Order: sequence, then structure tokens, then C-alpha cells
Amino acid sequence: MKEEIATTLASVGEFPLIREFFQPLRLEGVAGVVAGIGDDAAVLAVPRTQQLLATVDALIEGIHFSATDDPFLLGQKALRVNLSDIAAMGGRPNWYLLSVGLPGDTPSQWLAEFTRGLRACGERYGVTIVGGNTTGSSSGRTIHVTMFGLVGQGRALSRGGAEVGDRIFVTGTVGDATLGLAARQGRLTGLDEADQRYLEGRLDLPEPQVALGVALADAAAVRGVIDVSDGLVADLGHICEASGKGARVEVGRIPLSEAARRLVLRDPGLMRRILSGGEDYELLFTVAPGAVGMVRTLGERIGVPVTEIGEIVAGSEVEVLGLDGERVVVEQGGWRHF
Ligand SMILES: Nc1ncnc2c1ncn2[C@@H]1O[C@H](COP(=O)(O)OP(=O)(O)OP(=O)(O)O)[C@@H](O)[C@H]1O
Ligand SMILES: Cc1ncc(C[n+]2csc(CCOP(=O)(O)O)c2C)c(N)n1
Ligand SMILES: [Mg+2]
Repeated sequence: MKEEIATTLASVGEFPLIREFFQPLRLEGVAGVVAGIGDDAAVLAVPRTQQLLATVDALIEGIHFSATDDPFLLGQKALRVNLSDIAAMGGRPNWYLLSVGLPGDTPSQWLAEFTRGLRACGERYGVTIVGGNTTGSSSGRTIHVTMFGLVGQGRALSRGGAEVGDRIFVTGTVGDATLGLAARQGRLTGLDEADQRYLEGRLDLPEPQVALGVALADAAAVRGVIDVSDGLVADLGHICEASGKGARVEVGRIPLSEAARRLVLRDPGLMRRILSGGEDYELLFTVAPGAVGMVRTLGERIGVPVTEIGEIVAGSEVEVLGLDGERVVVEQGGWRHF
């Protein structure tokens, strides 16, 4: 029997790679691309009534993903984590740059699947590649996506606008991604198969809340906004720091998925991990008390669950109250790289 020799990137070469894998990621019909892949820089047209949003996020092997993770999902996640940052600013995402560092022995099939994921997600959210960078890597695979979006002049949301008395809201459910990671790494036992699949799905394919972000940018009563990437308590801390305020959150109000709820019922200690686990990519935002009804209606109209979990207070601390009303100590509150 003849042995199949897998093609690697080293055998394809840098420029054929760009032609074969990255150029096909261009989407027709996205406005504003004066020049995309092929020149020294992209040329992008920003309408006079809009402002440009720019954000970059890295996915590093061993830090954000494992070599064995599904590259089709990873391609989608690379865009989704950036879409979430544009959403947190209330913008519409349009364009992205892709920078990859890949070892020469990476199978071509890996890159084919990774770029298939980018394409699927690009089509779904209407964002196109406009350029990038390709290098070898001597220490694992690295992916950086820089994403651009547009927001009306002076309409961008920010972390810094929270006021005392604001109600704190979060979209969707919290903690699924960190539980999914723990499950994948064998740190959760006794999880049934369907729940494990659900939680890992939330880790692999976060849902950036782009439509809600855009709607919130039009609502003047929405003040401090962030997406939950580091962890609920840590990211609320970022709103507090930027706004010069404190916050009080009630554990009993934090929205959990059915799968997370079942786990917490068995092991209430997991709640601590939920409070500080990252990668949910939900929106966390504060709302003037008089606008709570409007935000609920907005959530219903867009089809995104929004849950009130606490209140902005004077001070600088994020205070977490347990079911018994006692203060819960959350040491770090979220992911830290260093
Ligand atoms: N190396 C850097 N150089 C310049 N600015 C940076 C650098 N690293 C982070 N920042 C800036 O610091 C702020 C906080 O960064 P952080 O990465 O926590 O935000 P984020 O992008 O929302 O988080 P995430 O990476 O989880 O999406 C952002 O405004 C970011 O642009
Ligand atoms: C293999 C593996 N190990 C650990 C984690 C968890 N993790 C990595 S980065 C991060 C916070 C957001 O990062 P950033 O601020 O860089 O966007 C979290 C929760 C993972 N997903 N995969
Ligand atoms: Mg963010």
C-alpha cells in the first residue's frame, strides 16, 4: 500500500499560500474597500458621517488554543473575538487584517480548514479580509486578527460612562466557556455528553452580540459597556475603573445555561469559576434606571436575552453578594496573562 504523504506549508511556499488560502477570503460587496490584498497597505474609505473602530486580538497556540483543536472552529473564533470588541463599541464590523505565524511543518489541510472557518464567519457577519501578513514560526501557531468597524460620529460606546444607580445588565449566559474549557481539559467529572458538547461549543463558537451593540449605541441611556473576555468580575472591574465607580452584583441573578446550572447544583463551588472565567464574549453594560424597560424591549426585539445582575455604586470595588447576602470573595476575578 502506498503511504500518503501529507502536504505541509513548507512544500507550498509563501506566495502560493497567500494566493491559494488568503486571497479567496475576499468577500464581494463589502463597502469601502478601495484596495485590499495585493498592495503594501489596504486603502479603506470611511464615510464622513462615521468614525473608524480598530481592534486586534491574538490567538496563540498553548495560550488560547491547543494544536489538536479543530481549525475550522478556530478560524471562526479568530473573527468572533474581534467582532465582539467591535460590538462592545456599538459599531458595525466591515474589514479585517489577518497575520499568521505558522511552523513549516503545519499540514496544508490545517490551513485549509482554518481559512474555511474564517470564510464561513466572514460571510455570516459580512466582514471581508483586506490584507495581512504571513511568516514562519519556530514556536507554535500564532494568529492575529485586526478588525475595523464603523460607528456614527460621536456614537461609540465606552467602558467609562457608568453612573451611580445604573443597573448592570449582561447578555446571554455567563460561565459556559470556562466550564467548557475545564471539561475539555478533563477537570470536570460526571458531565453528561450533551452538556459537555454544549459547553465546549460555547468555548469554540462564541456569539458576538453585534446587533445588540449597534442598537445600544443608539440608546443614550446605555453608559458603561464591555465585552466579557477576561471574566465577569474582572470585566465589570474594567467598567468601574474607567468610570471611577464601584459595582454590586448578586450571584443569584447571574444568568446560567441549563448545563451550567446542573453543574453548580452538584458543586456550588463552581460558581467562583463562573464569576471569574473568561471567553463568554457576552456584552456587560450599565443602564440608567429609567431606561431599563427600553433595554429589555430592545433585547426582545433583537432576540438576545438581557439580564439585570446588579447596580453601580459609589467607590471603586466590585462587590459580589452570594445567595445568603454575604459578600463572596473573588480573588482575581479573571484571566491574567502575566
Ligand atoms: N501591547 C499593547 N499596545 C497598546 N495598547 C494595548 C496593548 N495591549 C493592550 N492594549 C490596549 O489596552 C486596552 C485593554 O486591553 P485588553 O486586551 O484588556 O482589551 P480587550 O481587547 O477588550 O480584551 P480582549 O483581548 O480580551 O479582547 C485596550 O484599549 C487595548 O487596545
Ligand atoms: C489551551 C487554552 N488554555 C487556556 C484558555 C483560557 N484562556 C486563554 S486566554 C483567556 C482570556 C482571554 O484572553 P485575551 O485577553 O488574550 O483575549 C482565557 C480564559 C484557553 N481558551 N485555551
Ligand atoms: Mg473587549
